[in-house]
Amino acid sequence: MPSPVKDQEIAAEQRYVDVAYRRLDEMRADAQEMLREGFRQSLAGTKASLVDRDAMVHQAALRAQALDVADDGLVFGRLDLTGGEIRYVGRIGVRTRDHDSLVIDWRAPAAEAFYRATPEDPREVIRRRVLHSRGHTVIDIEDDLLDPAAADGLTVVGDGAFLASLARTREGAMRDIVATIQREQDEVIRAPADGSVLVRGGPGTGKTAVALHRVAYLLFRHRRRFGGRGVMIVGPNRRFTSYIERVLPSLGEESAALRSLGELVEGASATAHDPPALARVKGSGKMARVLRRAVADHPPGAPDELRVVHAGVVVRLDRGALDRVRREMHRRGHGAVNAARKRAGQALVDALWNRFVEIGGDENGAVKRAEFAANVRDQRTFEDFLAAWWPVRRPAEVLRSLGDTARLRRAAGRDLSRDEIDRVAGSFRGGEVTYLDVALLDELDSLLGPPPRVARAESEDDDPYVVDGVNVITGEETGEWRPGLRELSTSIERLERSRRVDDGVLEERREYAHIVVDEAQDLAPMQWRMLGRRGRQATWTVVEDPAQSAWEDLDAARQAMDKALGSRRRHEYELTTNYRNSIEIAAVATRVLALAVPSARPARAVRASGHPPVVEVAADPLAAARTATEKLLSQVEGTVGVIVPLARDGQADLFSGPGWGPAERAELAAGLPERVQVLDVLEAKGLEFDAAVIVSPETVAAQSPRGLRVLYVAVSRATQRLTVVTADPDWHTTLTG
Ligand SMILES: Nc1ncnc2c1ncn2[C@@H]1O[C@H](COP(=O)(O)OP(=O)(O)OP(=O)(O)O)[C@@H](O)[C@H]1O
Repeated sequence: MPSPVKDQEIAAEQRYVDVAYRRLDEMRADAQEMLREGFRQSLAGTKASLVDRDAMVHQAALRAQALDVADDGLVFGRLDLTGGEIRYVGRIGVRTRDHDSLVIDWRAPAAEAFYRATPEDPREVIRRRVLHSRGHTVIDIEDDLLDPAAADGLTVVGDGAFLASLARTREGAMRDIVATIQREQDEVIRAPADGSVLVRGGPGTGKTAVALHRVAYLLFRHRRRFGGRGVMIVGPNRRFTSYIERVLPSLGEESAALRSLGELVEGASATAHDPPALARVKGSGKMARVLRRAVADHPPGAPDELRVVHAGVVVRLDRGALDRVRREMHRRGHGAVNAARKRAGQALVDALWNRFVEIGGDENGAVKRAEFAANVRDQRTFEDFLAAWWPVRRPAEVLRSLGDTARLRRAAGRDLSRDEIDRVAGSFRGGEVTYLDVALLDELDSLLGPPPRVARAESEDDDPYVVDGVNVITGEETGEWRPGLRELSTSIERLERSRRVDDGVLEERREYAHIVVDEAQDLAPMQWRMLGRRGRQATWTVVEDPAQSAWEDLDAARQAMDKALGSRRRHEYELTTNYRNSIEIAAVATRVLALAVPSARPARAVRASGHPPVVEVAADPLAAARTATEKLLSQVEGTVGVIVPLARDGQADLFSGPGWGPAERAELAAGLPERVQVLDVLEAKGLEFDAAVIVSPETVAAQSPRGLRVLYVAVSRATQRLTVVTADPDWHTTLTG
């Protein structure tokens, strides 16, 4: 219903918003001018100006970027406070040339009341107004009256547009929620920065959204501490990271590193999950001991005998003697196997000397030990032997070598059973790198350490601190500067380049000031160890839903998490409202939850769609899924997820029906538009679709000991419509009640 009062209010807000946009344009012009000034200074070419230029260019570029991002929906809130003060809240802070506030940044303390005020605790807010805009145009407003007694003369308009905004069509990527952050979410976002934050909540309660907004908040309030790539966000897989990757840039933050658990190690990229039974072994903490023993073992192809000649005497160390030297080396040195070759050489010389004395080579005490050592070291055979006996080892090569069952058995000690050894060794012989392999590679990397440094000739290209012939730290001139030859590059870029290791591979920065872990309930102990190494001094934001965990031994994972997070203060929160699922879909998810985790409390869904989920019983699940997908495509405008069981490699005898490998998935997707995604239950973690088809819940539930929890993840992905296709009539009853 058009309402003249509301139209007048919208027109008034539009006038204010127009003023803010005019000022934003001026601020952008200023930022561009600053950039130009940075370039001009670079032409002046004095030493001091180079440093100034770097700082100026960097700041101006960041500023220009933030101002651009804020352009869409710049102002989204207004507070009318007791005492007559009016505050506008928006994506960034905007001030007039005289420094009067036009818009307050949503992350600033003065904006907190916008998210926290309630009728019970109004915090001096009489009226809270949400402005809905498209581009620069205000299209709707929505008011909340928090203190009716003080509302004299204030107009109040609104028709529940907030709930409607939650039902918007999904475009396949997550969006920011700055305009509609809820109080319990805001408490997490603005939690103190002094410790770690642990957030629990059911599906769709905004855990991911909140974690990302917390990053934006921390970078805004504590840029010095967390800025400069000091924040890493870790998600379960690449599909998930690409789903959330637009949120931070839309908040003006490009500086956090976003990684999936499969790509934390340089040079390795996971493409597969281990089957559940194997994952339990490969992810468990005992693998740390196994790998420690593996790197201490005789490397494949290493020689079994060392012979040197001194003063006409042949001195020999056999395999037993060599193994003793190796064991002693590993007993003493930790975390730097590759760097220890020199010390290993020393230990061998010592052992050779002892042997020399033992066999009577030094009959009359005339041979000097130092002479002996120098002579042995000079012998080419010794250097060749050392290189082969203590080779520089790479994590991937060590892991592959454990595909040899006998070798893995030696490393396993009593930690793995015979059957586990066979299966784990088999997995290392397979071609694909799995998510857990990445954690094992990282463990190996930390045991092996970098190869010994090769001395390199110093040149400007190698020194990140040298910009155009001047060391930006010391001011020292290191060479001739030829202006114009080199394009503008900042010392930030030079520092990036400094992360090169000797073989020319860009090395990932290993330590962060803050680490965000999403879907943390699924992390295995070995993965926590991998993350812990990247955040030894870090504070953390960890979000999880234990009821969605596919991991069997949650206690062991918990201990590994505690170790990674360290002894810092912890702030714990729970999110209780489900913003994703319609009430109808949430009811189905709640039924699965009651089976999976009877003691769990479901989150409260708030939005009815009027579309009850459909459960179809069909003998041919593939054909039925295809038909259901086509139907959903005609019912929703946005994304449709078709969620199938895990591929059934090696379990052919356990389940009847299709194997859900690449062939079946391709058949399901053939000829359908891009807004349809076919994915397995593990890939579906954390994602969201307008509509979802869940295929064969009976298979998903039976595929692993935690199958029901995995099914719970699957049925909680859709916002509007859900269809379940099953061959088992009992599941119809289970899901529909
Ligand atoms: N305050 C809010 N306003 C508008 N939308 C919201 C709000 N909070 C969450 N949402 C939306 O609800 C959906 C679910 O959020 P999110 O994916 O963060 O939940 P989650 O708790 O991480 O879910 P899961 O455990 O299933 O991964 C997203 O589309 C998100 O944008």
